[in-house]
Amino acid sequence: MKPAGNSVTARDLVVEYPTPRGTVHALSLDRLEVDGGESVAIMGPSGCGKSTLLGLLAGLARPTTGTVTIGATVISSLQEKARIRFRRQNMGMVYQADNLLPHLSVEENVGLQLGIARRAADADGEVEALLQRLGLAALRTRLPDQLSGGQRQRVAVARAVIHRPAVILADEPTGSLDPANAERVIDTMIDSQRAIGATLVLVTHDPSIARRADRIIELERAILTAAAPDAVAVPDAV
Ligand SMILES: Nc1ncnc2c1ncn2[C@@H]1O[C@H](COP(=O)(O)OP(=O)(O)OP(=O)(O)O)[C@@H](O)[C@H]1O
Repeated sequence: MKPAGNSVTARDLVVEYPTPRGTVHALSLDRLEVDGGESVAIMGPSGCGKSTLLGLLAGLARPTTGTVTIGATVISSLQEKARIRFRRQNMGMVYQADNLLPHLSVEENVGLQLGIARRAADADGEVEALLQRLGLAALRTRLPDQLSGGQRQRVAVARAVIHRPAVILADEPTGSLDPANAERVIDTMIDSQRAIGATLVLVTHDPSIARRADRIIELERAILTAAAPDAVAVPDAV
């Protein structure tokens, strides 16, 4: 299924940070195109700009130059308030750390996301149904510190998809898990992505996780600092 409205496109992206030692070129990327409903894994050496790219796709930051478009919305042109609103309603994010709120139960952590996305009608029913589907219902009243690392990360996936986002962005979601738990988390993520027809962009260092996506994109090192002029920038990463 390729629903309209949730394609991810980036063009001519450059991210630079001024630092006391000179300008850091964090990312240089000519073109990225992900179809609506597609899953893509982004791989590449440490420091090549994978997290920076994900932050731009999420609308957490704007590029120094270039554009990011989600569906029909050029999010890189939105002012901060509009970007935050767009992100809350349309994006689901998963990080290496689960970032669950420690004083809230599993169902409260997941339910909170619905409220934030302002789609709170029948929140309890929606949360319950999702936890059932993901095999997490028995854990719904537990606090995060009463869960294993793998369980916490599956709850983080539930929280990322409960509001049926157009796009799921995941930054090393299995990075702190053993292979068996990593497998369960990626299963949960890809099952959920397909169930809601979302687009998935996943950053990982793990080839076996990357292979679960429809397509793998290798991002090459694109860093050039004034302090290290011998470092070579390699654009045209995709
Ligand atoms: N706020 C910042 N100020 C200066 N440099 C930054 C900033 N944020 C990131 N960088 C630099 O930009 C480059 C890209 O960082 P990024 O975190 O995107 O890489 P990555 O590919 O995700 O790395 P890793 O695989 O190690 O997580 C790095 O060299 C990093 O040091």
